[in-house]
Amino acid sequence: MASVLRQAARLASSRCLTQLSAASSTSRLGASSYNFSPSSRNASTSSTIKVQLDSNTGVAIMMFQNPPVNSMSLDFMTEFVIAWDKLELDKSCRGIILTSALPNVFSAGLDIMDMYGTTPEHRTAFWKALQELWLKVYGSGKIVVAAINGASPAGGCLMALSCDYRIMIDNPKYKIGINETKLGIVAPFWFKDCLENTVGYRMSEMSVQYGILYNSAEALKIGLVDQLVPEDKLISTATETMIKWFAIPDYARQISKAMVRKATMDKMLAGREADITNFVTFTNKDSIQKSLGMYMEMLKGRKAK
Ligand SMILES: CCCCC/C=C/C(=O)SCCNC(=O)CCNC(=O)[C@H](O)C(C)(C)COP(=O)(O)OP(=O)(O)OC[C@H]1O[C@@H](n2cnc3c(N)ncnc32)[C@H](O)[C@@H]1OP(=O)(O)O
Repeated sequence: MASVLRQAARLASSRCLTQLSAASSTSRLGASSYNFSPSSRNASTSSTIKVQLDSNTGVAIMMFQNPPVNSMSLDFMTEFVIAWDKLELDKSCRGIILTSALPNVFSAGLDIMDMYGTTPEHRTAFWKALQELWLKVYGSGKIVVAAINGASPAGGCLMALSCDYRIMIDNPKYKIGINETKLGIVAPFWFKDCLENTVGYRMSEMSVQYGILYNSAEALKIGLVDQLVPEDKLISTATETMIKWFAIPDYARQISKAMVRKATMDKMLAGREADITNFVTFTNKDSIQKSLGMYMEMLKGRKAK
């Protein structure tokens, strides 16, 4: 319990004191096309991460803008963490909405080109950056809502699973899931843990083995996402949801969040070094490099057709 309280105290240090006016904020931030309110300011310093922070409401919208598919490259994840740290320190920010600035894709997951044909040193830095990103988002004291506006496979799904609430566009063409086995690779234990914590043991057992990508209705049915909305209501619903969460006193919510997530975070932290070694050793294998290469060819070939 003492360590939960310590973790919560750390999380609480990031909370902000913004008082929220729900009525005014929903009317101002209800735009689907990122129609930002006058009190919203651009808080971006990065080319691939766009941040719009409304200091009246305390809601920040963090948009991924890494064309063509928001793949999570080393550069992207480094920029993500810099932008994230800035928001964590900003007392006027109470909650963060994660979404994509690109059409049809939330995130294509890890950048395969960072794993394929790269040096062990590069892959070590790449995996460390992913661990860092996950620890920040999953362990955040802020309220984090995923506004999933397109495909969200593998690492993209992990990003969504690390949030407190997931809202997805109601469209069967958008798929989400932990599909790594379909690529001939294996998701690490903490991807699986996040999935299991969300959809339960049996569903994750099936899901990770088959590498299932669920369409939006299926994702809602198994609890992988919490809510479906029409495309033009995505950001307004995410903002309204955030405002409902703001009604809960931060300190109590943060202690509760830390308590629920502690075991998963501690497990990852304890296995962090081994997890890096596993990843680098695994991706050194000729068979895995071959699988990654074939998958990239398949993606490019599909496009050519
Ligand atoms: C080894 C242990 C690691 C375990 C953990 C691994 C986690 C991961 O996240 S692995 C990555 C898993 N990701 C996927 O399986 C998604 C693959 N991509 C897609 O399914 C689709 O691209 C899409 C649904 C996300 C978008 O489809 P669409 O809009 O039709 O775009 P294209 O397929 O034409 O792709 C455009 C462009 O982007 C390249 N690309 C796509 N995904 C990735 C990626 N994850 N990494 C790097 N590059 C990617 C694709 O090859 C195209 O490139 P160009 O042909 O050069 O334009």
